Amino acid sequence: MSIQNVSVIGAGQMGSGIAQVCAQAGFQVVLHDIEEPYVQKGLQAITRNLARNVEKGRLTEEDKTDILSRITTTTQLETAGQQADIVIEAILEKMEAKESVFSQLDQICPAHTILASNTSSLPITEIAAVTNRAEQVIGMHFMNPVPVMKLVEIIRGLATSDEVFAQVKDMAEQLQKTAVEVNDFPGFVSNRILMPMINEAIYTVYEGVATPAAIDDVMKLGMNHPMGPLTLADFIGLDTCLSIMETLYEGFGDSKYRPCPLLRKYVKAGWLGKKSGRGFYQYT
Ligand SMILES: CC(=O)CC(=O)SCCNC(=O)CCNC(=O)[C@H](O)C(C)(C)COP(=O)(O)OP(=O)(O)OC[C@H]1O[C@@H](n2cnc3c(N)ncnc32)[C@H](O)[C@@H]1OP(=O)(O)O
Ligand SMILES: NC(=O)C1=CN([C@@H]2O[C@H](COP(=O)(O)OP(=O)(O)OC[C@H]3O[C@@H](n4cnc5c(N)ncnc54)[C@H](OP(=O)(O)O)[C@@H]3O)[C@@H](O)[C@H]2O)C=CC1
Repeated sequence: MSIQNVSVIGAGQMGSGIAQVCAQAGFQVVLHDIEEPYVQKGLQAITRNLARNVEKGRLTEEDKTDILSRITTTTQLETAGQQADIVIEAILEKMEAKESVFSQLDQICPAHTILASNTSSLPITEIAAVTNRAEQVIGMHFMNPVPVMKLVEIIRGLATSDEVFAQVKDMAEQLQKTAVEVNDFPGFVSNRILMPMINEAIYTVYEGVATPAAIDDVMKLGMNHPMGPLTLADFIGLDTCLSIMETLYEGFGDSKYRPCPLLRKYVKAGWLGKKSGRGFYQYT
């Protein structure tokens, strides 16, 4: 069965980006969030991105209208799930929240629907276990910003079928992305490698070795990273960074993954990075 109808759960920075690239590739998209203002914020981000592409001459005004006409929004999970060939979940990085959404979707969605998670680190096998369709549950991990980054990490759960893997890989290619297959281990490949570097950069601030700006300059100018690790942490969201480090710490039981106390302090203070206006830097 070919994928035509895509539902995206969570209209934050990742969900809105995923909805945009799906609609650009010709899929019919339903974008869901728990409250109307969040859905509208996601839709506004998509509209802004498309308008920038029109300004740059990459899309016509007509293309933009067509793409937006393929996206509908809802705050009802039933409406999002009922007609979907695939659901891509992009809500906050907390296992309890994801399990609740997946068990509801399992009841709502037609039997053929694939349930994918954009989780950055949580075990796909564990998410799949709350459904009665573990062979149709898979990790589809996009990178931020979704419209720009080429990679989709595809994570097989223990029971994910070859057919579902092939369908999701094919879909990622239709989105003009490169799919890389990885196994289901905490943090997969991307965040097992990236997040300890970010956590170490936070320890470097915590221990007073250098200022955030100095650390970022070292990594940008010295290692040619496009963003320094602390700018990147703010960009990802410090709540998400902490959740990922906790998954690595608990999942491997190894002290080398312990989250830096300064990261915990910032998250407790509500300093979540760019999305809350303050993290290692201030955003106006
Ligand atoms: C946590 C996880 O689970 C996994 C992750 O996603 S980890 C994060 C992975 N992402 C990264 O590492 C990103 C690192 N940063 C970068 O690659 C670059 O800084 C960047 C692409 C974000 C911005 O690039 P830049 O050259 O510094 O800035 P800028 O010139 O403004 O942008 C480059 C292009 O990206 C586009 N862009 C930038 N931010 C964007 C956004 N949020 N949404 C859509 N498009 C965006 C710009 O429009 C611009 O497009 P064109 O070149 O087509 O005109
Ligand atoms: N940030 C990043 O760089 C990356 C993140 N990811 C992963 O993507 C997921 C989303 O991250 P991101 O977009 O950054 O987070 P955001 O905080 O930007 O967005 C999450 C959205 O989901 C909404 N939400 C929360 N609970 C529910 C629910 N039960 N049903 C529907 N919507 C809900 C939130 O609403 P509210 O604000 O009301 O809580 C918010 O609008 C996480 O799993 C994260 O690990 C993956 C790759 C990169």
